[in-house]
Amino acid sequence: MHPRFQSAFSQLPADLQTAIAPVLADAHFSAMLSAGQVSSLRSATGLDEDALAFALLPLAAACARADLSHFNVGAIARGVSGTWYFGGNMEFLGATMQQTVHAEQSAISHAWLRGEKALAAITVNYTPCGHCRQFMNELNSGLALRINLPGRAPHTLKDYLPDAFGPKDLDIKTLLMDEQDHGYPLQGDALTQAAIKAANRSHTPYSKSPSGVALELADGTIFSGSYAENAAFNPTLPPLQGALNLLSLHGYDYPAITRAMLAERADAPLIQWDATVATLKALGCQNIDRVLLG
Ligand SMILES: O=c1ccn([C@H]2C[C@H](O)[C@@H](CO)O2)c(=O)[nH]1
Ligand SMILES: [Zn+2]
Repeated sequence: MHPRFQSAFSQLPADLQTAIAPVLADAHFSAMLSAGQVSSLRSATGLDEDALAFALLPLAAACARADLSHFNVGAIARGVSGTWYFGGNMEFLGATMQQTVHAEQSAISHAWLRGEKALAAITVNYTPCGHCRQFMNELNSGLALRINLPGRAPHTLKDYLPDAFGPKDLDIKTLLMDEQDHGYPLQGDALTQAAIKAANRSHTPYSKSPSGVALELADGTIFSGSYAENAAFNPTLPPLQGALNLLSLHGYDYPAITRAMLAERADAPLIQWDATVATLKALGCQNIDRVLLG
């Protein structure tokens, strides 16, 4: 088991500990649970889905990288496929606060990048901040997304975001997690291709500046992240954050990154290059390249 889970694991109910121990055994556990695993955990514990998600939250919060605040937020995004995706907040020392990933964004980006088509619910250990409520309002689940918080009755995003501003106000009909393909041809090595594939899936209706980042690790693993824009612009999740989030959720640390690749258009109105390089340098990665889409 990855050491970050040890303390949270030891506080789980005994039946849940026994049932989930084999899943956590791999130090690079993917931080997601298939529908089959969820159903086995339910039979082992007798918990319904909502109660099981609450019981698992300490494990999601253990995925947080809150090196500045030491305030660990955990979220579990529950996909319509039945797969559950953990998320934890990420803070990057040496970068800016704007680079932070909230736990809700972490879980949602995780689900999206793993191919989930829509979310049914999200369970979080703290009340979602305004930025996260706005981020969630970009999703194709709309205001119907169920939000479960400890000690509260289940609500929907509509309850937490009354009088909402969103994609519709800007005449945008393609939503976050809708299938998208910007169609840029693949080129180059595996890392470059992964970055282009990530860019092709990016949600970028506002700037029309697709981008993706792929990170190669010392053991050869590649994690890639797609850019996820937001109608209110600031809650946007940059492509590097998507990739770093997957890397961290899989139990890797930043020094494992050997090479980074950003894919974007040279003539795009918004450019990721400088922010991507700045954040990666703060994490100790100097080997950064860019492939131009087109
Ligand atoms: O809804 C919220 C509110 C805050 N945080 C994180 C962001 C930052 O890392 C830390 C302190 O705000 O908690 C979340 O992940 N989700
Ligand atoms: Zn938030």
